[in-house]
Amino acid sequence: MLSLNEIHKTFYPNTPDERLALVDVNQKLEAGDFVTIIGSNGAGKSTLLNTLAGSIIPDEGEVSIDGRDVTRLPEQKRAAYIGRVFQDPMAGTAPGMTIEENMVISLGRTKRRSLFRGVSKQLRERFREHLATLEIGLEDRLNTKVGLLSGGERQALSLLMATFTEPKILLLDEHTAALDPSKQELILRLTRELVEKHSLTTVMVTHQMEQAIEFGNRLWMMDEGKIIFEANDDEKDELTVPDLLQNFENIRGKRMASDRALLSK
Ligand SMILES: Nc1ncnc2c1ncn2[C@@H]1O[C@H](COP(=O)(O)OP(=O)(O)OP(=O)(O)O)[C@@H](O)[C@H]1O
Repeated sequence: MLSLNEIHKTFYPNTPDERLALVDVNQKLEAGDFVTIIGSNGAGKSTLLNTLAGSIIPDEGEVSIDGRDVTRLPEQKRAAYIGRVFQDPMAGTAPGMTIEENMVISLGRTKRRSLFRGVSKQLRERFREHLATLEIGLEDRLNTKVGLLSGGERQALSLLMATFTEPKILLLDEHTAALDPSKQELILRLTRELVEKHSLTTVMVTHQMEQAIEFGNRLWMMDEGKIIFEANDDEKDELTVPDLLQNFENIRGKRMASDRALLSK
C-alpha cells in the first residue's frame, strides 16, 4: 500500500554544508503494517517522515500510496491520505479554537466540508462518541478552547484527530517524547487502541528502543540516511535492546550515537 522506491535526499548539495539525509531508501508497507523507526542522531528519520507527509520532496525516487505516485503531491493535497502527530503537543491543534472546531477542521482535511456550515446535532454526537473513547472527559468539553488543555490532553486530541478520519497512513513523530511518563503511558495506550480500531498503517519514529520493540510488527533502524537493519514479525518479537545496539555495532562498526535513545533506554 505504501512504497518507497530509491529515495534520495541531500540538503545543500555541492556546498560545504551538504548533508546526505536519505540514501537509496527502498521499502514497502502492506496495509495494516505498523513500523517503528529508530536510529542515530541525524540518521534521516524525520526526513523520511517528512518525505511521506509531502513536506519534503525527494531529489530522486518515488513515493506511492495505494499504487498512486504521490512523490510530488504537495503536503496539503496529501493530507487526505495522511494523519500525523508531532512531538510538540502544541503542533497538531489550533489553540484559539474549541475542541469541536478543531475536529471539524480535521474532518475538512479529508472531506470537503466548510467550517462555517455549522455542526449538526448528529455530527456533534459523533464527535462526543469519539472523544469519549479517550476516557479523559473531553467529550464534556466540546466548547473548551484547545489552548486551555494540558499537554497530555492536547496530544490525545491530536491523536484522535489524526485517526478518526481513517487516513491511509498514520505518521507518529516521537509523539510521546515531550510528555511526562504518566502522560506517555496514556498516549501510548491510546495509540495502540486507535491504530487497532481503525486498522491503520502506521509509521512511528521513537527514540525509546523499548517502545520500538514493543509496538508494531516491523522495525527499521537508520543511520546516515540508510535503513541499515530491519526486523519483521516473529524476528522483531524476539529482539531486545542489547540486540539492537549490538546489531548496530556489527553493521556499522561503531556505537549508535543517539543521546536521547541512550538516555531513555
Ligand atoms: N531542513 C534541513 N536543512 C538542512 N539539513 C537538514 C534539514 N533537515 C535535516 N537536515 C540534515 O539531514 C540529516 C538527517 O536529519 P533528520 O532530521 O532527518 O535526522 P533524524 O534521524 O530525525 O535526527 P534526530 O534523531 O537527531 O532528530 C542531518 O544531517 C540533518 O542535519
